[in-house]
Amino acid sequence: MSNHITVIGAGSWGTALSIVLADNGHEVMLYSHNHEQINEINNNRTNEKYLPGIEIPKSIQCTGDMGQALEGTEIVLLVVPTKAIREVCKQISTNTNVPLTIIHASKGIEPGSYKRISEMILEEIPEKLVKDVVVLSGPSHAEEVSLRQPTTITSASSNLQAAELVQSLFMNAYFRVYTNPDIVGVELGGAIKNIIALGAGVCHGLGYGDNAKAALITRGLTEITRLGCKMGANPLTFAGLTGVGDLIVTCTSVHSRNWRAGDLIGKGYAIDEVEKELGMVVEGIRTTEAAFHLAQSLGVEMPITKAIYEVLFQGKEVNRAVHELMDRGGKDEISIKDLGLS
Ligand SMILES: NC(=O)C1=CN([C@@H]2O[C@H](COP(=O)(O)OP(=O)(O)OC[C@H]3O[C@@H](n4cnc5c(N)ncnc54)[C@H](OP(=O)(O)O)[C@@H]3O)[C@@H](O)[C@H]2O)C=CC1
Ligand SMILES: O=C(CO)COP(=O)(O)O
Repeated sequence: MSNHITVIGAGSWGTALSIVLADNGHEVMLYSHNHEQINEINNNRTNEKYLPGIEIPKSIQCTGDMGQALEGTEIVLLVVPTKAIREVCKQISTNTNVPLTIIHASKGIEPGSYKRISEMILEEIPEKLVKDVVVLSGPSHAEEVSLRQPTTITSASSNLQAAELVQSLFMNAYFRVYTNPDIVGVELGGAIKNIIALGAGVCHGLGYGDNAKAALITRGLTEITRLGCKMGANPLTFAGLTGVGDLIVTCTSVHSRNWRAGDLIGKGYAIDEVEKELGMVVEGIRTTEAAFHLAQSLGVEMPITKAIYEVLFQGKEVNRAVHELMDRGGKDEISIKDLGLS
């Protein structure tokens, strides 16, 4: 069945997910706040800044008018950086009176409030306008999805029917979607792997090899699991696509903006130069700030996150941060307390 779906955010990921929906026969209305980009998508069928060389299918239309974007739609996909989520939710609230299935594909935690994205959505959009909230997350670089390369991802919602609806909207021969009821675990895994990817990039920038990368991925997974379990997530979620899967794809790929940002930091770039240099959102920076304080407030030990926080926000020299991480006292590798079991 063909649906009318509104996608908010015309960056790399919003455009790539629009292409998946268009390939599945849906009509996509893409919202962008950039007038040049709207013309480029509608007239040239390209989005050169965010997805160079990719042809945008004709069934994707782009608009800068939120009222027009939401006309006749009951399904909205949010794909803007975490810091823009509240603003676009406010715009949605004033431009529709129809209850919506709201899917989000963004990965972050808000500094200050420590809120996950689904929590921000529910705070900003009145209850009567929210039918369901579904998270779409997993190991999925926009660059590869837009080339129709095999990708697996998770659709998470507390309402299984809503997760299955989203699964059916996106599933096709190159895009395989699994459902998961654990919205907390899926959102945390997707957000915090960006911190670990920054660390993997830093190690590469410093000239370290695969041993350091493997250490970060596995010990990063341990601290994500520790935090997640404290927050009520299912530990098995972190062994899945949105845990270890997204860690692998982000910590080992030059497509990752977080990895590339870390690489530049390891090579000596100043933090504020890095996002400018990449020209796209590096979610891990703000999420490091949020996760560091969240972990402290919950009494959860997250040594890698702490080290990256000290480098990003307290000016600690990267070599010293690595030395301090390696020089901690010895401990057991596996602790059942990490899984919320005592
Ligand atoms: N890229 C990827 O492969 C993946 C990304 N994600 C996640 O998706 C989210 C978006 O990432 P991505 O698309 O890559 O980021 P990009 O930096 O590629 O693009 C972000 C887009 O959001 C737009 N935007 C920013 N603020 C607003 C606003 N207030 N209203 C409307 N549009 C806005 C930007 O517009 P402009 O630049 O014109 O201001 C830009 O088009 C992030 O949370 C990311 O972690 C998840 C999985 C894969
Ligand atoms: O989340 C991603 C892949 O799953 C993309 O990561 P980056 O934001 O680091 O590019």
